[in-house]
Amino acid sequence: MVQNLMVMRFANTVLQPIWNRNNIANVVVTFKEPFGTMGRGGYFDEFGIIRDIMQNHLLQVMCLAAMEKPATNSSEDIRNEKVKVLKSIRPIQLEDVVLGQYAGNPLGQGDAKLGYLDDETVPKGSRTPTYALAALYIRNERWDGVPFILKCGKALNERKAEVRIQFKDTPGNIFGEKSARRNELVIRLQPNEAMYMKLMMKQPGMSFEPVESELDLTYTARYGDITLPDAYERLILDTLSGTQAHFVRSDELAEAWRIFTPLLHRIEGENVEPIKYTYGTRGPKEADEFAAKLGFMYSQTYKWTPSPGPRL
Ligand SMILES: NC(=O)C1=CN([C@@H]2O[C@H](COP(=O)(O)OP(=O)(O)OC[C@H]3O[C@@H](n4cnc5c(N)ncnc54)[C@H](OP(=O)(O)O)[C@@H]3O)[C@@H](O)[C@H]2O)C=CC1
Ligand SMILES: O=C1O[C@H](COP(=O)(O)O)[C@@H](O)[C@H](O)[C@H]1O
Repeated sequence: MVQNLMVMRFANTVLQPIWNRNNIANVVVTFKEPFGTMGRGGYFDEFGIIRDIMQNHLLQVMCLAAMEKPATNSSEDIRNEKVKVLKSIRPIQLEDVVLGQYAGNPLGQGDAKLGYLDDETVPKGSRTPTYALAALYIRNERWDGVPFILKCGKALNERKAEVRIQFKDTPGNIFGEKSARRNELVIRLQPNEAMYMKLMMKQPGMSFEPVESELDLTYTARYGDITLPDAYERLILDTLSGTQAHFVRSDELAEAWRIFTPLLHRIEGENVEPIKYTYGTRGPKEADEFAAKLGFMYSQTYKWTPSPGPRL
């Protein structure tokens, strides 16, 4: 599905003209896990969520969403474009980040009762973040001013990895406040791979009311009898066949660390205290507040109903 980001962007004409700062308000790349460190905290504590997920997994996905069309689809050309994106990002400031650490939920079941600090392998009083949201800006002609919001965390409410592209408000809205909902293109990497475009549509029937709806490509519905390889299966196959597109090149790695290292040094040097969030929630409310300040809009009104299939 990650590879599909490239095919979708560069093998179609419809997206290319709108894939820029004129039309896109923000891009959110999310990775959420519904479990904590599960006894692996001693290892995790040396790194924290930024090194574990954000600096590598999320940054890679962000590059694929943001890069220019490569000259060819060879590994080298793709990696050249990813490096160009990274070179256009300044090091992240502490002010551009919200950090969290999960606490146990006394009403939860099993592991959910345990906070990060209850993991016996975690040093007492550790301030290692298990949740982070960061805003990155790509200073190039296509993206200048568009926040790329990377967020990831452990012990959250669900398992999910997705890219969410939120488009700007419709100018000159003639349908009233209820129609003032942002179009979004969501590429869900896991679980249940899907791609859906949230659009305003006329309420079916006699009403002329706009309602939130979607163009939906759910992989299992569209390609039901196909086995979708697990991400690691793909990587192992790439290793065996010597395909390097999904592996980080050394200059890419150096750029990624250039962006994150000053932030990591500040967090650790100043012993920054992460905000507590309860196991099984969406993370600190401060993260939502910060995303809202960056221009991310959450309508609370979108309801999805899986298609019951055609009635013939
Ligand atoms: N083909 C399919 O399978 C489809 C499935 N659906 C499903 O429908 C459901 C709703 O769709 P979805 O696109 O997620 O739409 P929503 O309107 O629920 O928007 C979700 C987005 O808003 C954020 N958010 C959630 N709660 C808050 C809050 N209280 N404050 C601020 N931000 C918030 C989420 O962040 P965060 O990610 O951090 O929680 C996420 O970025 C999902 O479960 C989705 O999987 C929808 C369309 C197609
Ligand atoms: O690299 C890592 O990834 C896993 C999540 O990978 P997934 O493919 O199982 O979703 C994460 O749990 C781990 O902390 C991190 O080191």
